[in-house]
Amino acid sequence: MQTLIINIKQLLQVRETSIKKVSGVEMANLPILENAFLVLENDLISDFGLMENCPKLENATIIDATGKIVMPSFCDSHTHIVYAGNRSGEFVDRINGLSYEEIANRGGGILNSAKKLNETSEEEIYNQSKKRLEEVISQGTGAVEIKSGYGLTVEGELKMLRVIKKLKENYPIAIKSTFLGAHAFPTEYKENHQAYIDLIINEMLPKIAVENLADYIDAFLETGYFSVSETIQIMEAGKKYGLTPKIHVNQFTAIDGIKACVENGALSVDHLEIITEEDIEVLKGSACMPVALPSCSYFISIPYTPARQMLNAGLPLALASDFNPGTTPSGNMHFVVATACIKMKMTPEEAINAATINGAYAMELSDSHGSITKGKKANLIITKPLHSFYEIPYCFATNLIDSVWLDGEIFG
Ligand SMILES: N=CN[C@@H](CCC(=O)O)C(=O)O
Ligand SMILES: [Zn+2]
Repeated sequence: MQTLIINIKQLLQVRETSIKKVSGVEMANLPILENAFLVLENDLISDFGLMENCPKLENATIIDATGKIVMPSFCDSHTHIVYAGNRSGEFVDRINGLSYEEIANRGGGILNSAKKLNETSEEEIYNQSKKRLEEVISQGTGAVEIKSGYGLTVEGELKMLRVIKKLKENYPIAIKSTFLGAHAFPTEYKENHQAYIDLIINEMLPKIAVENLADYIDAFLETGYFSVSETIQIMEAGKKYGLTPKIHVNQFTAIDGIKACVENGALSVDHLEIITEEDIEVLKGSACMPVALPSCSYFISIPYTPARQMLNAGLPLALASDFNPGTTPSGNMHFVVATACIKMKMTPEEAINAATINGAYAMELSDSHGSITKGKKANLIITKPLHSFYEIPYCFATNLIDSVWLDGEIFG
């Protein structure tokens, strides 16, 4: 099957040769073709160029994109889409003055979601989660990472990971699965952290490996959650099963966690709302992708990841949604890009690089996703008519999407 998209006003993120990621000043460069065509061959991008060189393809389906912008789908490298119920009650508690920490200390937060998840059947969790996955696809996401971490029991964690596996099987979107058993300590292990860590290492990980349920391992490295040494144990254990670390770190406090993540070969470090000069030094020259989650900062009113400071230091940066029931009940990557521009002072070029090619890198998908490159997946967003792509972050709350494409076909 061949599709020819013609008269594209702006074709964004055009890369002749595949790149892995962009860093520092390179992030200000978003390669664009004005008045372009794009050819899709089955599930892949096969050609692109200026309209003056547009080929005549007798058998192709023609899509006229006059006035519209075409870009690669968003690559959302950090979500918790699989969960049960919601935490709208805690949302109102926060409006009434409680902090995220105070709610967690009262047994709310992650433990609240864990209780709901363990009381809900696998089928029901799948049905709730697939609606969220369909929603983010319709909002332009074309590759996504999904974490466990609301089970916190052997059965609960396996249940979540099996739901992720089923989503992988049933949807034409690239999904990476991350085991986050180390998301919080269940109440019964509050005074005996090592026993829970042993449960993760000796019972959860071997079972996950047998069923091949995870690509990565994660932990919530944070004051009051997993300490640096506890997270090191988790990372080392995961690596024995081939699971590369992708770690929640520096959300509320900086406790030298980033150094441990880099030393343990983490693919990404995520959150980074609080970051020190030393942390930035450690990231320089490493292969670890820093990931910012601005919708989380927005929703729970915490600082934004200091993008400018990090880009000025030459670091790359990816943007992801953090879709979860507690701190970010949204997976809308358009809002993420807009918020990065408005609140983190990223330029539209930087934000789109961060939400496409760098997001792909943080899921080891840059060879197949994240740019308009021949041979990459035909996963695209076609916008409604716009004057320029600057309107993508500018119109932060307007649905600008005309159609989304996965594997060369319109989704939905
Ligand atoms: N911070 C840790 N984990 C999630 C929130 C989890 C929750 O509150 O349910 C996050 O990335 O923000
Ligand atoms: Zn998260």
